[in-house]
Amino acid sequence: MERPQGETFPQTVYHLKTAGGPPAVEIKNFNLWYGGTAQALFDITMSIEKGLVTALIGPSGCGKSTLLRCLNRMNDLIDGIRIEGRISIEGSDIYAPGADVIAIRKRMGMVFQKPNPFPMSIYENVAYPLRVDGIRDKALIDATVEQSLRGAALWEEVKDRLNESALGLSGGQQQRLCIARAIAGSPEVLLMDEPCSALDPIATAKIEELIDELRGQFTIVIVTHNMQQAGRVSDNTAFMYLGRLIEYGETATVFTRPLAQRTQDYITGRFG
Ligand SMILES: Nc1ncnc2c1ncn2[C@@H]1O[C@H](COP(=O)(O)OP(=O)(O)OP(=O)(O)O)[C@@H](O)[C@H]1O
Repeated sequence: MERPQGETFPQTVYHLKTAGGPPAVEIKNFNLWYGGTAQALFDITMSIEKGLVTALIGPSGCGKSTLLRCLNRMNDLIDGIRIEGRISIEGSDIYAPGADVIAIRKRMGMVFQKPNPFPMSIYENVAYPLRVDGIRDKALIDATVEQSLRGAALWEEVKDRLNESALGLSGGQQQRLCIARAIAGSPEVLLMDEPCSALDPIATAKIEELIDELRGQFTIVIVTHNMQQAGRVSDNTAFMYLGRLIEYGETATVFTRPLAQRTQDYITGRFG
């Protein structure tokens, strides 16, 4: 990552809204390198509050997606990656030797930029995490599919066509289906990487409403380019710049009275 000459990085400024209990995720002194020398994350320390929505914002290439992908060890799939530091979910270190990566990914549901329904029916998409778990009980699967589709605000639109291909849904419906599939696996945390970037404004508004409805039931971490969206949906916002966590605090404060000069410069459009 390029670092402008002479640039210095003061300590992260914190002013979090806390949820009261222990955090869902704790990240401590976390560093990541792609391929030996290209450091993408620098000494990130932050806690993600349980049941709240946390937004990761910052200019392109600042490490938002990299950090998000560390939370379910998706970066493990990239050759030559090296990490230092610790990430724990509900107290257990997900990078500890012998940690069960499949179990970790189940605890951290993921929704990607582009909706990625499987080429199967609407019903089977949502039933998928249960089938992978070896669940055969039809009544239980039916109930979970309905509950998850209701949870993702899609049930009314698809209840009469559950056996039709998911690929026939609109982009916004497909994204809500992917959220239903993620919910059906009963994750503790939902990770969303720019979930609205491929959607039109109406579909985007529906996903934002949905995030609001899911608040409290799940801990949500959302990467977004869209500052208005971060302002609308999140409780806490983490502003990242060149792989550093510059400011992490209550969203309303980050957007109206940020405590770090660099955050101020970014939200007022001085760079980005
Ligand atoms: N697979 C990879 N291999 C090597 N370098 C990578 C890889 N993925 C990301 N990077 C680098 O890591 C840095 C952070 O990238 P990342 O995608 O996490 O940023 P971002 O803030 O999510 O950007 P954007 O908003 O553009 O998606 C960038 O310099 C990027 O080039």
